[in-house]
Amino acid sequence: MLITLEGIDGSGKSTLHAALHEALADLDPVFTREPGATWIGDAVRRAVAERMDPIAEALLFVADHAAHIDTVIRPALGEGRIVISDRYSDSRFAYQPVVLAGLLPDPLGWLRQMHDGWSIRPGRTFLFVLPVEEALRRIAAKKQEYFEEATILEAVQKNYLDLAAADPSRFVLVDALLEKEEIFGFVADEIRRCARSSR
Ligand SMILES: Nc1ncnc2c1ncn2[C@@H]1O[C@H](COP(=O)(O)OP(=O)(O)O)[C@@H](O)[C@H]1O
Ligand SMILES: Cc1cn([C@H]2C[C@H](O)[C@@H](COP(=O)(O)OP(=O)(O)O)O2)c(=O)[nH]c1=O
Repeated sequence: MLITLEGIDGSGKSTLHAALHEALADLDPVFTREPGATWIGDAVRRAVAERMDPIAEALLFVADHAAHIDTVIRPALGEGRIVISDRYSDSRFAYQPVVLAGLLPDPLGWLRQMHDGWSIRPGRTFLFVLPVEEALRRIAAKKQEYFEEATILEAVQKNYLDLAAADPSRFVLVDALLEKEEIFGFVADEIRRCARSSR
């Protein structure tokens, strides 16, 4: 079973991902992330840091995804493991249309088509939602990517909410303003429920 964690920068995904190691240790999940599960992730980070052409950047994110599926996700799912990925394809569908706007007639359609036929659909996606100002406050000390700017993150979060509204049986919305412990408990319980029902 494939579980993904999504949300704007600073929404608490990595903090939860780390906490789940302990909370779900008995299920022995595979913890992974995008970008960066393979060396292509280094190329992606360089492209983002250098603000490379948005089409080149999008293609690198997709290349990283393909390598991630091939080397980590498909083998783990084949062994019957639970896979928990910090970011996955919905990050592309939420972020890249914002930077590709005006460069292509239909950025989301283009991105979706690129994933069609080979990408693996997550069983559950936890979407962390919070006001953009709070997310920016949380990451103020370690601002890294050019995406971490209010107008971009507002548009990204709107795209995420549209994706969730279109696929309510997969998405679970998480109030990212809650206390960390409350979020950890809720998501861990939900993953256990999914694991039981997929057996
Ligand atoms: N529920 C929460 N309440 C308050 N602060 C949080 C919460 N979750 C995470 N944080 C803090 O917010 C910052 C960003 O969290 P992080 O997990 O790195 O976000 P992301 O991986 O989504 O970018 C970190 O300093 C983290 O300790
Ligand atoms: C996976 C992915 C990430 N991104 C962006 C989101 C982040 O700003 C940046 C790096 O991801 P990441 O290091 O996971 O950011 P954070 O931990 O701050 O949430 O890349 C995309 O634009 N498209 C993608 O497909």
